[in-house]
Amino acid sequence: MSDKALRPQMLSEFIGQHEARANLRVFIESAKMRGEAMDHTLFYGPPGLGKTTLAQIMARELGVGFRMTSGPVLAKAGDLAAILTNLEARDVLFIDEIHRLSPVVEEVLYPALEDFQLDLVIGEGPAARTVRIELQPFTLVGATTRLGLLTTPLRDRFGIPTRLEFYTVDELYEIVVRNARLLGAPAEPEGAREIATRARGTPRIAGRLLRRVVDFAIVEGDGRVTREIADRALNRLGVDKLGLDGADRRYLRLIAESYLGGPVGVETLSAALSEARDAIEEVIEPYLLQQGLIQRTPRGRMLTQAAFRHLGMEVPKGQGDLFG
Ligand SMILES: Nc1ncnc2c1ncn2[C@@H]1O[C@H](COP(=O)(O)OP(=O)(O)OP(=O)(O)O)[C@@H](O)[C@H]1O
Repeated sequence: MSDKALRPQMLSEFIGQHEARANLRVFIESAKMRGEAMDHTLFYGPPGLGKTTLAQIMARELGVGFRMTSGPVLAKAGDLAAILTNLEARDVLFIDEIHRLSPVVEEVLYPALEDFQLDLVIGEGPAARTVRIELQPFTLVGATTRLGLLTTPLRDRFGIPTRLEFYTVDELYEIVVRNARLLGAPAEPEGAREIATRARGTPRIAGRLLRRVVDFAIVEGDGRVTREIADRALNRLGVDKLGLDGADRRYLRLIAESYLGGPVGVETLSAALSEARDAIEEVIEPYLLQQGLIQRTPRGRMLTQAAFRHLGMEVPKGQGDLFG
């Protein structure tokens, strides 16, 4: 069964993100009662928290069409114009990685968002002229892992900016139980809880870990997802008790061993780990920050005492004073 089949279809099936969900419910209802396109909405937060899923749910709840594209795919103004002119009234257009839109495409987007108009330049040189095309009113749903990389004018055009948070273990537990049921995999509560605890606060990771644990349960157990099978499978996959994987631990160990706990700049870490800076900032660091394992300071990243303890290392002398 694909991930698509596991996606919740309606707001009521979506687990967690209570605040975002409660607000969206109001804005969706209001748009429906007014018979207008819902205001443009921006979802931001780490990958795998359900931005795409929520955008699809919005379209379904509004009873309108859903079109999906992404910032890097829209290379030319014409690419965006082709999509916008094909939208029907009140449709949802989802643009993933919206921080990666090119400046020319962004320019075309502004009047489309504000007045549902397109100003296109046709031809070149002295013969060039601008034509104005009226669009159907639509809802743009943007998604980004990097709010800070959005230009201010673009950011300001979203009436509903919504931050998605990491999920609690209880919420992830519910998601694992739901997915196990949909996959037809018998999961014991203790087995599901083990996966939820080690899913890095992220439903997408919970889903992936569940599938791998089911593989182990089938081949090495009696098919049931028990706590023992889950623990053994997750250890074999290199996922530790906090849910950190190999890349997370390499990051922490580098700061601990080579920089005595920091501070160290992200560029230095990127070079030493051979990881793109974006991947470090978007994927690795948010969860470590949320877990209180690192701190971001003006001089760079620093490990906390909890991180040293988690690595089973002594806190270097002097560090204790810093962290209290
Ligand atoms: N809040 C949720 N409640 C129930 N199931 C969820 C929830 N979020 C995600 N899922 C499940 O997790 C799977 C993976 O989610 P997925 O990674 O596709 O989210 P996403 O919307 O693509 O994330 P993003 O766009 O933020 O990167 C979904 O197919 C679904 O099974």
